[in-house]
Amino acid sequence: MSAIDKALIPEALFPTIDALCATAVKLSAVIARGPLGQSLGAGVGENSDGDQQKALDVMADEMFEAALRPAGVKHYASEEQETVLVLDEAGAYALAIDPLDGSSNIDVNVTIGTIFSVFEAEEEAEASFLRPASEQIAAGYIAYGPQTLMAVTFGTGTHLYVLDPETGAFELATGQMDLPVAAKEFSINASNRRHWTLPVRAYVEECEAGVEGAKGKNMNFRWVGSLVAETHRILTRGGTFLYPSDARKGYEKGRLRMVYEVAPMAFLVEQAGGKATDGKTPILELQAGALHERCPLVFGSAEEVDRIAELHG
Ligand SMILES: O=P(O)(O)OC[C@H]1O[C@](O)(COP(=O)(O)O)[C@@H](O)[C@@H]1O
Ligand SMILES: [Mg+2]
Ligand SMILES: [Mg+2]
Repeated sequence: MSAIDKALIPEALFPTIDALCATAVKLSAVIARGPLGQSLGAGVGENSDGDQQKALDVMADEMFEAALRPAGVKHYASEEQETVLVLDEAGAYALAIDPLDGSSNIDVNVTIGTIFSVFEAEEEAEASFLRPASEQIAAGYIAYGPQTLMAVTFGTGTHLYVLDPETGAFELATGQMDLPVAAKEFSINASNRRHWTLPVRAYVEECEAGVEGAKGKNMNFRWVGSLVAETHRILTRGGTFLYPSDARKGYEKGRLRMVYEVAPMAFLVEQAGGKATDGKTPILELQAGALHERCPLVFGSAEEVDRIAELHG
């Protein structure tokens, strides 16, 4: 039995998407057991980027790698692996993955996720991923929250599937997600305020000024600490998200990784009618110079992203 309704999925990509969804069904069951199972949030090492790896980061990576091996994937690039793995020389696709996003939320029962991006595979492993984000042929995230769900794009809109506990499969819920043009909420890690650049500071001050300020409307603030949860909220009811570069050492390009966080979210957001930039340039025009390279990310409602770009001059 398939793990996802075939509707809207290009035939050639179906085995890959089905393998991702079958793994998400299993992962969702592990996550749902939480503290009844093994400790998912325990530290087990460091990844190539120096981030602490938790047990669930490693488990999720192993599960996706194993499931994707017989599913048409030639090159596999993961947040948890230093280099690109060759899964199947004959595979047509290159798949980049953040197997478990939002890992600081694992132990506190707050939404976490998986993010993926798909390209046609090139001959050489890294070349499959170090190319313009506009060359992605699919991208998506799976959110493990009150519902387990997947937002996915194949370049013709962003579609929403929900894991139906009754059928055990992802069922199509919304054929075309529509990100509102105007926003009432903004998201940024405000604890970094003292490190921000002037344009970021100016934007946040405009939001905080509310109805008395230039915006002429009140804005609410949200910060979950899970990019997947934040993106899902914004795709659903609008808003803006910023993880900009700041003055901290190591944050010259923000925190999020281009290949398996920034590029796929940008593709999903643009296909839903929103915008995604590094502050100035559309993310889809950019490309990573190294597999784990970071990239500042600003996305959300078109009006707000345009205003942020204006402030960046
Ligand atoms: O620690 P901060 O500044 O709140 O950063 C939160 C961001 O870091 C991330 O957790 C990074 O992802 P990982 O959990 O995959 O490393 C994003 O999901 C989130 O947007
Ligand atoms: Mg992540
Ligand atoms: Mg991760």
